[in-house]
Order: sequence, then C-alpha cells, then structure tokens
Amino acid sequence: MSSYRKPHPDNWTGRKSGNALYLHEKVECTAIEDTGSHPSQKTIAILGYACDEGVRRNQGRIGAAEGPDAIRKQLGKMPNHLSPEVRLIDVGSVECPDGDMEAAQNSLSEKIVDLLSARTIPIVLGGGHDIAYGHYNGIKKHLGSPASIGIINFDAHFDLRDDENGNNSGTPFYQIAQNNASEGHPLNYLCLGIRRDANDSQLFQTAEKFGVDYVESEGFNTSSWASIEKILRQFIDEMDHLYVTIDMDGFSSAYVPGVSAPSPMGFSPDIVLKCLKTFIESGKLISLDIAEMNPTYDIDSHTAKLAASLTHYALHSMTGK
Ligand SMILES: N=CN[C@@H](CCC(=O)O)C(=O)O
Ligand SMILES: [Mn+2]
Ligand SMILES: [Mn+2]
Repeated sequence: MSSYRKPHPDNWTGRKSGNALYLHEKVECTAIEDTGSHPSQKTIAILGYACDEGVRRNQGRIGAAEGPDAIRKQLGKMPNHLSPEVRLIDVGSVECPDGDMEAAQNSLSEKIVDLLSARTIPIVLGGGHDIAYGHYNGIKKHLGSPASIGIINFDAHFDLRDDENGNNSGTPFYQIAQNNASEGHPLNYLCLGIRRDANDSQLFQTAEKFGVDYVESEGFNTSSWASIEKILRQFIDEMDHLYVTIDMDGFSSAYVPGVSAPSPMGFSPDIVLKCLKTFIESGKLISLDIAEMNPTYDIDSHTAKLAASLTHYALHSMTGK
C-alpha cells in the first residue's frame, strides 16, 4: 500500500518580504483533490515521490525518500520571479511506507493523470529513479498512447536492467520498453551523460536492442554543444511530447555528493541547463522530474540546492520568465 501525504507549510520557509519576493511566499499548499482546473492561469504543481524502496532493492544506499522535502526547503528560500498570474502549488507527496514500490508508482501515475487533466505542469521531486515508471505511465494514460512521448533522461546510467529479479530503481526504462513493445510501440528514449564505467556491456546491448539514443559522459559538455544540439533537435522533431527526468547522480559528485551512487566523472550543471532550455523552448515538455536526491549523503545541502536551482530554472522558463 502507498500513502499520500498532504503538502506541509513547514517545508516552505525563508526571508519574509510580505510581497512575494520569495517562493515560500508564492507557493500554495493545496491537496491534489482541491487543485481544480484553472485553464486561464498557468499552474506549476510540485509533487513529491518520497520513496527509496527501489534504491534499496537495487542494492543502493537509502535516504532518497527524504529528497522531496529537502528540495522544497531549498526552493522556498529562492527568489520568486514568476508573474503574479502564474500559480505555483505544492500538492504533497506519494509515500511508500511498507516497501510496496509498485503501489507508490501506481499512485504516482494516478496523481500525474489528475495534474495533467487539471492542465497543470507537474514537477515531481524524488525519490529513487523508479519514479520514472510511475511518472511515464501517468503521462501515457493521460495522452492515451505512448506513440508520441519522448523520454529524455539526464543520467550516468541507462536504468535498463531487466526485471527478472523484480522491479527497482535500475529497471524503469526496461519496464517501459517491455510494456510499449507489447502494445506495438517503440521505446522513444534519449539518455544524456552515460558513463562507460557505470554501465556493463549487457546494458549497452539492451540500449542497442531498444534503439536508445545516447550521449556518453565524455562528450556531454558545452564544448560539444554543436553535436549535442543536433541530436536533441532530431529527437525533439520526432516527438509530440517530451518527458524529462533528471537523475542527480549523473552530475559530478563535485556538485552532487547527496546521491546513492556518486559519479566523480559526471557532468556539469551548465550543459544540463543548455539542454533543458532547448527542451522547454520546443514547447513540447509535458512533465519533469528530479530523481535520486539523497539528503543522508549531502554536504552543506549542495545537492538539494542544485536540485532546487534546476526546479527554479524549469518553473520560471516554463512560464515565460
Ligand atoms: N538508479 C540507479 N541505477 C544504477 C545504480 C548504480 C549503482 O548502484 O552503482 C544502476 O542500476 O545501474
Ligand atoms: Mn537513474
Ligand atoms: Mn543514475
């Protein structure tokens, strides 16, 4: 069984301006069932996926269940540059109290359907990368078909492990590929930042088999922008909708110590921002998540702050600021 925790105002504190200069003063804590539909207003909905059961099953270091609140706490202190007519709502978190990750993923997918039906733009904060399976299923259910959904994953890892031994944080894109294949659809999957020293040859073969597009870590930097941009544009052109998932462990651990599987040779924030800008400007981004933030291993909140900065960037640029 999974559970749903309503949003908590204690996660949203900071300097007080009395004039909505900070995001904690802008955000509305709203239970998901009270979200309503405000078609005339752009609304960004923050939802948590407070689950690290997939990480535990994948032999990783737990702690990511505390990720969503750690990110909220940093985000709330940041300046608000949103237009007054844009809404920012916190709709609480899906939890996984008894290790039933599948129930948490189902619950996440239902909440994504609700949020997309209410015409909000969801930003989901994790939690292990099993977030991607629930998140994608919600988008797919909302749209009615996986045909036109492109998945973009910023990650050191493919997360294409087969699920013979069960589902976990390393299997989400394999599960999606299997489901899509059984319905006669391909896996439309672009992975940015893949590390050769973090994915075995079987994973590269699986990527080959499913026709996955990927950019390896060595070439995932701003100096290689011309060739990266070409890959991005080709992928964007072939898709109607983009689902972006950012696994924090893809960043170099110099930026991001607070993850289960740190990447000393990982990528830098500047290339991720450049790519994100391209995806957002395409007008096709339907939903976004940030995965694998683990406060247990964070240092001076660097990881939570970077995750919050990415969220800050996304929510402003998706609403025209
Ligand atoms: N979601 C993370 N998946 C990685 C974890 C790698 C590790 O624990 O070192 C994977 O299974 O490949
Ligand atoms: Mn991952
Ligand atoms: Mn990863």
